[in-house]
Amino acid sequence: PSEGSGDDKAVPRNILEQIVWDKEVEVSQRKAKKPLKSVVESSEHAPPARDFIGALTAAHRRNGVPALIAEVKKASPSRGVLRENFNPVGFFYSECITLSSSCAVLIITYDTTDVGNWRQVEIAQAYEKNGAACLSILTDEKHFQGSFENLETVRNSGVQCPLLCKEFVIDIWQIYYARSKGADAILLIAAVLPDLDMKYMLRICKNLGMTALIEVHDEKELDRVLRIDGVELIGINNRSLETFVVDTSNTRMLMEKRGDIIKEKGILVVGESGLFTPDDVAYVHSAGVSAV
Ligand SMILES: O=C(O)c1ccccc1NCC(=O)[C@H](O)[C@H](O)COP(=O)(O)O
Repeated sequence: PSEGSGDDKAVPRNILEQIVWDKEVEVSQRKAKKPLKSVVESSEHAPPARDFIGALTAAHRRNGVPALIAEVKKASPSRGVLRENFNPVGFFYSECITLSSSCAVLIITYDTTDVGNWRQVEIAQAYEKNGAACLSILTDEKHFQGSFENLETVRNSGVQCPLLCKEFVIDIWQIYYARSKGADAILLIAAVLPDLDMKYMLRICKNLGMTALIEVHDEKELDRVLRIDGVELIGINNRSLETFVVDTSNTRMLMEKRGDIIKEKGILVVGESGLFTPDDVAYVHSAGVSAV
């Protein structure tokens, strides 16, 4: 809910609230075009969901460094447009994307010797080829310039990595729709969803064979999520979605406080946001995360 300003027009308090308000309009329009019953039927015809957690665990064990969930994202509210000429599996300007042997970080270098004729590569396929365990596909159109078509295109491109649908889920319709477009996992944000909704959505994900990545930012959200049965994957976001402030020590702080119970419950943790260097990844790894 927004804080009343006294007049009729409610104003969102922060970007997350703005995104959720926009999402409510978007989802109701989409549902009018394709009702729940129809999207449930489409989800039943999708190829089986791939094992998202299995892929993360295997990569972590194999490499001894956090497994990488590489993000297919054109833009974000905090950083604006990240890539012009964005085409997730189509051609785009050349980048050499390598996973360093010591750390699961994408090193992106431009081949300036051949600027006029840059090697054309495909984002999703390049991520997979270079060692990403899973991919995260932004599907929000308004704030991230993503789409469900991107998700579907990547799924049909031959990429084998399990796919996370990175969406602002407020309605079960979106989960079925994501599954129908080939998603293997979906993001559920604790700051957006009440406990009852999270429990219900978690059950739907399980029935669909999908993984739910439940994102938290602070201790209160983490404690709420740890009280829910069946949670297998938690993302600790270092970015406050209210203020945009990024602080990687957030992961360490929460792991110090709740690492024991997380371990006891066998939950896998993903460190999210603000990770740019091998040292950043090593830092959250030492705090106990298995993936970034
Ligand atoms: O990144 C944002 O600006 C943002 C704003 C509001 C809600 C969510 C947001 N980001 C979600 C993401 O998925 C991030 O892109 C992801 O955590 C990676 O962050 P970073 O590597 O720091 O760009």
